[in-house]
Parts: sequence; structure tokens; C-alpha cells
Amino acid sequence: MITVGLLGCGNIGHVIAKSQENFKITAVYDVVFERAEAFGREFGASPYSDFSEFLKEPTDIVVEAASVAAATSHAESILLAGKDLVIMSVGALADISFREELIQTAREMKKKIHIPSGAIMGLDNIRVGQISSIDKFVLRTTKNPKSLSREAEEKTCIFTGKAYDCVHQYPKNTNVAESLSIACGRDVDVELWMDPNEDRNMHEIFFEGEFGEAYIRVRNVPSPDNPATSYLAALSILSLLKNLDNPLVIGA
Ligand SMILES: NC(=O)C1=CN([C@@H]2O[C@H](COP(=O)(O)OP(=O)(O)OC[C@H]3O[C@@H](n4cnc5c(N)ncnc54)[C@H](O)[C@@H]3O)[C@@H](O)[C@H]2O)C=CC1
Ligand SMILES: O=C([O-])CC(=O)C(=O)O
Repeated sequence: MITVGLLGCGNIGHVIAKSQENFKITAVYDVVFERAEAFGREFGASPYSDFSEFLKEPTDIVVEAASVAAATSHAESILLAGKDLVIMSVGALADISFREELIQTAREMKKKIHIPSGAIMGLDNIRVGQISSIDKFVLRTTKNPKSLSREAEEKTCIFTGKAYDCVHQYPKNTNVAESLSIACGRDVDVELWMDPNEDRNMHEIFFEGEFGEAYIRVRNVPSPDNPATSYLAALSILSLLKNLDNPLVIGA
């Protein structure tokens, strides 16, 4: 049984806690301690208000499902505590020197940093961008204004530019852009749209290069408790944890 420490007892944390099969969440931490306490009562995990005490719990892996700020503050100490790490708030890795330091720490500690596929499909083969030339890479994300905590009467483009800048302006909505950038090894182009007639979180990927061309479109059901987050994102952590100790490795 894999033991999991959970950083962030929100929407994603609750979805994964309801499907514990080959893993058990034994320790939880949240900046709002009452959330960790309530979560601990519901799912039988120990709640912590002190992050260093949370790290002393003998867990195999910590799942960060909190915020870019949480991932930035705590990722290094999680690895130094000898635990593998799943990062959901991938926007934290947009800072290249921070990302390289983390990778170096993971290497020294012989630990892994996992970036789940999150709210998209196809992240595995997008890694061909690291070994083969890419001519075009655009992510077009379209969400209902409610998912962006905004209002709009008509379909409106609110950002065009590089993933790095988008992640800084919309950290709760564009972790996908950073996951794609890391996977394919370049700062991808991003368009962010809000559309009052769209009830899904839609991500379209336009990808062209030496390999040929690909178009991937996912129309995700938003999480009822946090419409900015697609339900698929929580499922992707579950499939990652389910396959962690599987000798058969599927995907690139
Ligand atoms: N990589 C991807 O494809 C995706 C990433 N995400 C990201 O996953 C993260 C979690 O998403 P949800 O569960 O929907 O969010 P949520 O807002 O429902 O829950 C986050 C929880 O973390 C806690 N938290 C926030 N900052 C914290 C900190 N500094 N220290 C400790 N606890 C903290 C909050 O109090 C809350 O209980 C978000 O950063 C979101 O942007 C979401 C969807 C897709
Ligand atoms: O990328 C993100 O941060 C979240 C997102 O768009 C989604 O869940 O669809």
C-alpha cells in the first residue's frame, strides 16, 4: 500500500480521497487548518497545522493539490524529506531556475517529481518535442467566464502570448500550458478565451513538426466544487497513483 501525504484539502484532494485503492492518504496539510481537520475526520488521515510535522509522517509520496504558491514554498522541502512528489500546480515550475533546482534536489535525493497529465490528453507523446523539431505549438483554452471568476456577454479572447506569461496572469487556469511547455521543451503559444455559451473547460492543442501534425481537443466537465478545475485533472492523479507500482508502463 502506497502511503500519501496530501498538500491541499480542496476539490482535487476530495476526489482522490474518495477512490483510495492501492494507496492510503495518511497525512494532510492545508493552509486553512479547519479543512485539514475536517478532511482527516472524513477520511481517517492525520491533519497537520505545521508543515515540518506533516513531513515527519512516514509517507511515500506527497500529492500537491493546493496552489502555485504552495508548490513554490514546499516542493523543495518535500523532496529533501525523502518523499516523491506529485505537482498539480505546475505553474510553479514556470520559473526555470526554480525548476532546475528542484530537479537537482530530486536527483540527489533519488526521488521523482511527477507532473500528471492533468486536464489534457496526450502529454506523453508531446515529449517528442524534446527530440525532434517542432514548427508550431498552440494551446487554445476556452472556458465559461464563471470558471475564470469573470463575466462576459460574448466570446472574448483575454490572453494571447507565451505560456510563461499566461501562467503568471492566470495561475488557477493555465497549469496545462506549463505542463505542455515542459513536455515539449519550449514555451508554447497560448490563447485563453472565455465563452458564455461553453459549459465545458475546453483545451485544444495544435501541434506540428517533423513527426507530422496533431490536433487534440478535450472538452472537460468542470468540477462542481471548483469550475476552474476539470474533473479529469483529479482523475489523472488517480490513474498516476494506480499505476505507480505497476511493472507495465503505458505511454511514451
Ligand atoms: N495540472 C493541471 O492540469 C491542473 C492543475 N490544477 C491545479 O491544482 C490545484 C488544486 O486544484 P483544486 O483542488 O481544484 O483547488 P481548490 O481551490 O479546490 O483546493 C485547494 C486547497 O489547497 C489549499 N491551499 C491553497 N494554498 C495553500 C498553501 N499555500 N498551503 C497549503 N494549502 C493551500 C486551499 O485552502 C484549498 O483547500 C490548483 O493549483 C489548480 O490550479 C487544477 C486543474 C488542472
Ligand atoms: O490548467 C489548469 O490550471 C486548469 C484547467 O485549465 C483545467 O482544469 O481545465
